[in-house]
Amino acid sequence: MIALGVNIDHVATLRQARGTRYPDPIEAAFVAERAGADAITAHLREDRRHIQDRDIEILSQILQTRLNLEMAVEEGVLRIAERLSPSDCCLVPERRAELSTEGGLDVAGQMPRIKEACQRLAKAGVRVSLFVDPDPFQLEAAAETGAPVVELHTGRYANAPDTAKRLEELGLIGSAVNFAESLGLQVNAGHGLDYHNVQAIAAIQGIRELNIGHAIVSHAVFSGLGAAVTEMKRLMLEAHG
Ligand SMILES: CC(=O)[C@@H](O)[C@H](O)COP(=O)(O)O
Ligand SMILES: NCC(=O)COP(=O)(O)O
Repeated sequence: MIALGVNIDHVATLRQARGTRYPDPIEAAFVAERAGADAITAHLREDRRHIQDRDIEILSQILQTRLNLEMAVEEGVLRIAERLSPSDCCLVPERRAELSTEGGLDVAGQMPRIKEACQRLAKAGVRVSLFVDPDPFQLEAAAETGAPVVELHTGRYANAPDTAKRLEELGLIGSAVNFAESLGLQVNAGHGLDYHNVQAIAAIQGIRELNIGHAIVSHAVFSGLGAAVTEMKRLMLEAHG
C-alpha cells in the first residue's frame, strides 16, 4: 500500500494573492480527505507566503487523517509544532528568495541543530521526517539524528531536462530507498511529482508515502480538487500494486 499526502500550500497561495478568506485551505483539506488523501501536508514557512498560523491551528484540530506539518528548523515554528503536536513534522530547508524548496536539508552539515529539533519534536509526540536529497551521506546523517522517517527530494527527477537524466535520477532514488530501508528508516518522497511522472516513483516498492501538492492544486483548477486527488491516488495505486 502507498499513501498520498496532499499538500494544500497552493490553495493558500491563491488566497494570499488577494488577502481574501477564500479559497480556504481548511475546506481543501476536507475535500482532499473525502477524495482519498491519507494525510494533509502544509508548509508553515517562516515568511508565511501561503499557509498561515491559523490554518495549522485549525488543521491540527479537525483532520480525520493525519497532519504532516512541513517546517524549517526555526524557533517560532518549532514552538508551534511542540504546542500543537501534529502527527508528523517534515523538516525542510528554506530560503526567503526561493520560489519553492530547492533541495534537501543538509543534515550532515548541521547535525547538532537538526538532532536537537528532532529530540524536541519527538518529546512532543511528533513523528519526524527529514526532507533530504537521495544521497547516502545525508541518509546516514538522517538515521543518526534518530528521526524515523525520511522524505526523498524528487525535484531533480521531476525537473530532469531529458529522458536520460530522468532515468539517472530515478536510479539514484531507487538506490536511496534501498539504502534508507537498510538503515531502518521509513521512506517517503515528494516535490515536483505530477500526473505524468508519478508512476515511476510510486512503483518503487520501498516507498510508503508520496507528498504531492502543486500538481494536484493545478489540476484542480480545471477538474476540481476531489477529482484531482482521486486521480492521483488511482495512478499511485495502479503503479505500486
Ligand atoms: C518540501 C517540498 O518540496 C514542498 O512540500 C514545499 O512545501 C515546497 O514549498 P512551497 O509549497 O512553498 O512551494
Ligand atoms: N514535500 C513535497 C510536498 O509536500 C509537495 O511538493 P509539490 O508537489 O508541491 O512540489
